[in-house]
Amino acid sequence: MEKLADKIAPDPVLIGVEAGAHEELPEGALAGLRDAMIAEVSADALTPDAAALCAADPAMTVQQAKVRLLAEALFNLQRAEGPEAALQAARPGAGQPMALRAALSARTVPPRLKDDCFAMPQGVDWVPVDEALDRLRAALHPVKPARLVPLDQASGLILSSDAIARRSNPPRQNSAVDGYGFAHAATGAGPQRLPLIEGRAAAGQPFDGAVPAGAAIRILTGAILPQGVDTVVLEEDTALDGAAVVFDGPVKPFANTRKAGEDVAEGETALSAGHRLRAPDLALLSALGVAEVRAFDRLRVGVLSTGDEIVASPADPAQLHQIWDANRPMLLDLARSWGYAPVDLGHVRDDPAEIEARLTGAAAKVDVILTSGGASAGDEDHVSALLRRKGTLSSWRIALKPGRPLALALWDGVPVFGLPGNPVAALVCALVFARPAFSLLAGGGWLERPGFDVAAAFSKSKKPGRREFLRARLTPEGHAEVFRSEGSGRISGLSWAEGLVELPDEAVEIRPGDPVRFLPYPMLGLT
Ligand SMILES: Nc1nc2c(c(=O)[nH]1)N[C@H]1C(S)=C(S)[C@@H](COP(=O)(O)OP(=O)(O)OC[C@H]3O[C@@H](n4cnc5c(N)ncnc54)[C@H](O)[C@@H]3O)O[C@H]1N2
Ligand code: MOO
Repeated sequence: MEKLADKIAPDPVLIGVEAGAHEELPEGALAGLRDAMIAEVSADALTPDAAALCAADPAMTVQQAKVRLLAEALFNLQRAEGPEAALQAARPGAGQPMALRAALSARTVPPRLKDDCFAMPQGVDWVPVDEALDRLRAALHPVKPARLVPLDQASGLILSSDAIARRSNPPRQNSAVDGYGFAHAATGAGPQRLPLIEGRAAAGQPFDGAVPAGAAIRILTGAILPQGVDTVVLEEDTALDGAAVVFDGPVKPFANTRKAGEDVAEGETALSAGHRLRAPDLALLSALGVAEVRAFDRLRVGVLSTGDEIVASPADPAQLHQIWDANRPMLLDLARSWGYAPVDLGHVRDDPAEIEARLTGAAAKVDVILTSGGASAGDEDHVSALLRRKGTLSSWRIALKPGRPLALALWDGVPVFGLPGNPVAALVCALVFARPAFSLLAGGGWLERPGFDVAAAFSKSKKPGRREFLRARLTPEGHAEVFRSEGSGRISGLSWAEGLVELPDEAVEIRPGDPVRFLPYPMLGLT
């Protein structure tokens, strides 16, 4: 095996950067790369990423950046599909452009999570919420491969590289209004009378000629300013007098015009890696000529309910000792509203063999598993027992109400979040722990818990030693009222609420009017 650095040398940028990761590329895989790059193979597809690399390292040329990106793509292809695929992609010949393109869109395979990533040090009993979150954050990293995605398929995906403007917006100085354009220098204070020249400038129909100083031209919104025009007067502020336009001066220089690149300049980072694409982002990237983005594949979230008492669907009959599954539809919808792909893993009875088989099947098709029920240590708490036997479980006893037990484990390398069975506890744990953790796994980075202070519309004496979340909503005055019961099986309160009130770990005495932290559901991604 030859080193990539030698193959593409003399290219100092590559030495060291790729030395570690790319040494294992098969002999010959990189042979035609440099020529291919000189022929600008895949040049367009690479431009945004290459520009991002160059922005981060001013010493790097665009060409070097493109070579480096292709080398990475080949390496990823090799990891995903083997050395022959990498060799094939790099082999000079008629098929090379397509093959290199395929290599670029091939999966970049992230490293696996460590088996002991959720381990809690010996002797730790109650873990404060903030510490539990710090531990989760340290244990996890993005698990999804990234690839090039056409913009029209990218809604909701998370960028894995910065999206760079291919062109400025607006590309040229243009008019912000319908009116008349002229050179500012030829105008002054008081009544102005400028002869109109033949023709007009419209968006999509630029005026090719020049406008002489002291003359004006009809111009429409979005039209590029013709040569000789730097200022536009609004149509409503003018009158026509035969073949001249009349208005009151002075008009400010550059009035009613938009500077080239005043919105975004070519080469600027329009959106940073880690950003999740929403409707306005699609508008922005389209406006900047970005037809493809590099984005992580969507995180697949499996949701499994456990318990002998659970009946999977409310359409099925349930006896009095049975309950309909409330957590699974809630958690599946939560995964969807967070922008992930929900995968319904159904319901499984309290039978270790069945749970084991279901988890094993699930681990092959999802990136993370949410279970509910059986998370504590009772006789029938099979999820914890099973995960413990597999050797990768950490039962975290969190100083939190509701939601004390949280079981974290890896099953065949896939993280399992074992939520408590009580629906209120399941939702609170999902919002507090799964939301930031999933975002990290998906490539969106860790998410802080957003919220703001409002006046309390309730009284409460809170004990020390644990964080508490209350189901809450705002009164018409904007004060936080809380649900009448704190019982963690009272599902109606979740539905009544429009968010949560978060109370600190310490003891607090709350009186009406005191500030409390309110976390609206939509800010937690629950829509
Ligand atoms: N001796 C102790 N008992 C309990 C403790 C404890 O620390 N010591 N903790 C309590 C708390 S707090 C919670 S929360 C629950 C958590 O228990 P599990 O996660 O083991 O959950 P289960 O016992 O299976 O279920 C609890 C409760 O939730 C209902 N449930 C379960 N799944 C669903 C579902 N999919 N939809 C609707 N409801 C569901 C289940 O029927 C139970 O009523 O443990 C306490 N006990
Ligand atoms: O997690 Mo339990 O439901 O705290 O009450």
